[in-house]
Parts: sequence; C-alpha cells; structure tokens
Amino acid sequence: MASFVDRVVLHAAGGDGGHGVASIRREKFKPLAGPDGGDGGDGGSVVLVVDPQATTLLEYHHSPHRRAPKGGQGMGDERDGAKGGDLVLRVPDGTVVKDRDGEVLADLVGAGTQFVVAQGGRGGLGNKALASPKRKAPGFALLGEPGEERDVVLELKSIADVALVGFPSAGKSSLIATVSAARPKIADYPFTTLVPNLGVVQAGDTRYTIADVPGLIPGASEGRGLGLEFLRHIERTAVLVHVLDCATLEPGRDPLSDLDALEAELAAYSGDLGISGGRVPLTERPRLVVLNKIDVPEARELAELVRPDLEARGLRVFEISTASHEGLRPLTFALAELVEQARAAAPAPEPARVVLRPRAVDDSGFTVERRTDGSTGDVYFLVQGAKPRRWVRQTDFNNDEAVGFLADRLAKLGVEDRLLKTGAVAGDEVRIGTETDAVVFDWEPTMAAGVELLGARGTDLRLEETARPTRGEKRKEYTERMDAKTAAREELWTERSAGHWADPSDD
Ligand SMILES: Nc1nc2c(ncn2[C@@H]2O[C@H](COP(=O)(O)OP(=O)(O)OP(=O)(O)O)[C@@H](O)[C@H]2O)c(=O)[nH]1
Ligand SMILES: [Mg+2]
Repeated sequence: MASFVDRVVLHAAGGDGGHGVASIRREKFKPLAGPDGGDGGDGGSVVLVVDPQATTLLEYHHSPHRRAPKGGQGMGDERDGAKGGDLVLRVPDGTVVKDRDGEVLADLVGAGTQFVVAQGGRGGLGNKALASPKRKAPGFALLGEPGEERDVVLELKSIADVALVGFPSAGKSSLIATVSAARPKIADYPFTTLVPNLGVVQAGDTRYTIADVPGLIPGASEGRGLGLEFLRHIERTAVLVHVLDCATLEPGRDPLSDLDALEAELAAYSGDLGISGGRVPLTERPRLVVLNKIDVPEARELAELVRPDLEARGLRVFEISTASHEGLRPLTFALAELVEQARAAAPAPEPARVVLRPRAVDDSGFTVERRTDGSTGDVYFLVQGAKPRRWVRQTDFNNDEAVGFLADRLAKLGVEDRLLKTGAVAGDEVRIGTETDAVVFDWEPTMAAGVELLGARGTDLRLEETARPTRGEKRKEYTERMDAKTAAREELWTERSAGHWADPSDD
C-alpha cells in the first residue's frame, strides 16, 4: 500500500436556507384572498459518515472545500421550497475530527457513525406561515439563513496491527519493504519517512498490517522532529516493535540507550494521551525488540552483546538484517502470534450508527451590554444571543414591514426592555451580533413605532378592497381601528411587564 494522507483541513459549508416568499392568493371573485407564500427549504448539512471501504483522506486533500446544496425558495400557492439534501462525505473508520485549535470534536469509530460538520441554514418562513390574527396578510417573508461554515481537521491514525518504532535510519522502512509488498523510500539520511507506510504481511494463516512510521527522537512527545506525527499513528496499533540500529556510528548511541530513549517517549506521550476508547496505554502494549543490520560484522557482535540485557528485561529479541534477509521469518511469525493474541483479547466492536452532532447550544438567552467603541470612543449597546442574531439574518432590510416584524420580535423577547434598563435612549447605536460581526441600528423604541404599525395590522387594506365600504362601515371601521389602537397600546404595556403572546414564528 502506498503512503496515505493522514491529516487534512476540511472547509465545510452547509447549504443556505431558501427564502420564504410573500404572495397573496387569487380567487375568481376575490383577487386578494389571503397570504399563500410558501416557506423556503432548509439547506443541506455536511455530514461525515464512516465507511469501512474508505481507507484514506486523500480525496479531501485534493478537494478540501465542500458545500451542501441550498434549500429552494418558497413559492406562491403555499408551495414550500425543496430541502437541500445533505452532503454525505465518506471517511475511514478511525477518523478523528478536531477543530482548528486541536480540540477533539468527534472520534469516528464503527461503520455508519455520523458527524454533522456544518449545519444547513434554515429556510425562511413564507407569509402564509407568518400570518396571525394580528397580522393577517404579511407583506413580507423571512429570508433563509446562510449555512454554517466550519473548518475542521480530519486526522486518520493508521489502524495497523503492528507499528515499527525506532530512531531515524534504524531500518524501519527497509524492514517493511522486505516483509511486505510496500515499497517505501529508503535512504541513509534521517527522516526519510514523512508519512506512514502500511504493509500487509502474511505469516502462516495470519495476515496483519505493519505501519512504518517516521523516526522517533528524544523530545518527540513534545513535538520534536516528527514526533507527534509519529506518535499519533501508533495510538491504535496493538503491537509495537522496537527497531534498534546495531550499526550506527553516532556517538552516544547504542541499542540499550536507544531503547530507553524510545520507551521514555512512549511513556511521556501516553501520559498526555488520556487514552480514548479504553485503549491500552502505549507502555503496556505487547512489544518485542529487533536488532537490525547484523550483516555488518560489528553490528552482529554488538547484537550478541546486548541480547542478554534485553532478555533480562523480559523482552523477546530478534536479530535480523534487512540487507541479507537473515532472521526475518521467525520475526514475522512471532508478530503473527502477538497479533492473534491481541485480536482475541480485543474488546467487542463499538456500536455502529452512533450519530454525533455538534454540541447543542442553548439559544434561549441574550445579553445586552453598554460598550465604548475602541477607535471612535462612541458608546453603543451590544446585543448578543442566538435568537436575535438569527432573526437579524432572517430579515429583509429592504422591506419596512419585515423590519417592523423584527422590532416586534425583539421587543417580545425582552431586548427592548433590557436596552432601556441598560440605559439606551432613542437614537443610540445598537449592534446585534458579536464584537466583530454585527448589524448596526439607530435605536427607535417600538413603543412609539409599534403603535403606528399595530394600527395598520389586522386591517390590511389589500384584503378589503373587494367591496367598497359604505359610510356606516367606514365609521364602524374607524371606531374599530381606534379601539384596536388603544388595545394595542395597552397590550404593549402589559406585554412589556408580563409575558408574550404566542406566535408561530417565534423561534
Ligand atoms: N547494512 C545494512 N544497512 C541497512 C539495513 N537496513 C537498513 N539499512 C540502511 O539504513 C539506512 C536507513 O534505512 P531506512 O529503512 O530508510 O531507515 P528508517 O528507519 O526507515 O529511517 P527514517 O525513515 O529516516 O526514520 C539505509 O541506507 C538502508 O539501506 C541492514 O539490515 N543492513
Ligand atoms: Mg523510513
């Protein structure tokens, strides 16, 4: 097997939600028979799914930008826009999803396990859905929300049975090349291997995989050399093989001190690992020792010298040469035995079809803070909260009625009230969003503006054109409207102090 890409940054974007539509039904003798604008469809999400057939992350390396389909626009006649289908991305078993700060979001193990990387935007409500007793024929609809955009890091740890651990140039790649069909690069300079190579070994009836990984040097567990790259790969291997170079001429190096250095790194890394999924710490996994390069006479002598010390530590020792192929057969059979034992002891496979979603956020709250702009020194009020943000995104600012609706929603949630309490007065700058990304308003409390709006609400003129009103009807309508205005004013005040009325478009 060739080398594989094991770490990619995926730029995922959910599909935008379709816009709702404002439309009025036409009937033969009633051309304006009520709102009938359909909702926009939800955008599709980007979803990772474990597919046991997938072995690499290569395709995401080639095309790392992935966007799910958009939701369709709502239409008249109560037709809703089509939903954008989810974009399903297949990933190998054992793919770890992290955010850009390295925090693990999901560890995808088991066929069918899913993770939603980027949620599609919600479709906007059409005017049919926005209609209420108070707002019989809304002349606006809500915009679809943009899909979520998120960059995640996908990491694949090789899930080989055996990992070769050793200093650079110890002969790890040479070993995998002689016992399997893998053809990694071999050279006499350190860090020849930069990405792991996997090889398949057949020994008797047992078939297993060996991972040749980048060389390990002291300090690797703190990230020296290719250390962390390396250590990440062996997290999931059942058996470790120490490949010790008996022919190195580097001062201060010999098989025993090399082994100590390697074990120290494994221990240091295990300490940080927090061993996920109940795996055995690296320091406790079955291991054996290979003394390599015994075709070199001095190396053979050294190997024979250190063997008793190693065996005294309880380690099985194999003297080999990848050059002359001496000692390879006993090694591959000994590994087969360890792999079989590890497989027999392996915990039952984890349940499939676990669906992991990005952490749920509580979107009920909001905050209002009085702040001072760093550059201009101007005072403004910052409104933060998932609902206010979403409502702003859903608002078509070219439509006054839609803006009025936003103001009503904010008032209902209690934002207005909180602004007042925080000291805002008419004309103050109000920002809804975050410190860096916000929509800016000049605040106009809806107490005043709301009454104007409420006067017209529920008596939409377009719906009343059908028959010309008589004088009596006009008078009746006038008194009704005045009553409604008073009622609305009262309602606003009670609402401000007590609860809210129910509204289908509230969330
Ligand atoms: N004489 C002799 N040389 C060997 C033997 N095995 C490997 N070498 C040489 O050692 C050097 C390093 O071999 P590699 O297999 O690339 O070593 P590595 O451990 O994969 O090294 P990195 O990928 O850098 O960590 C090469 O020049 C090989 O030809 C052996 O059994 N005998
Ligand atoms: Mg190598």
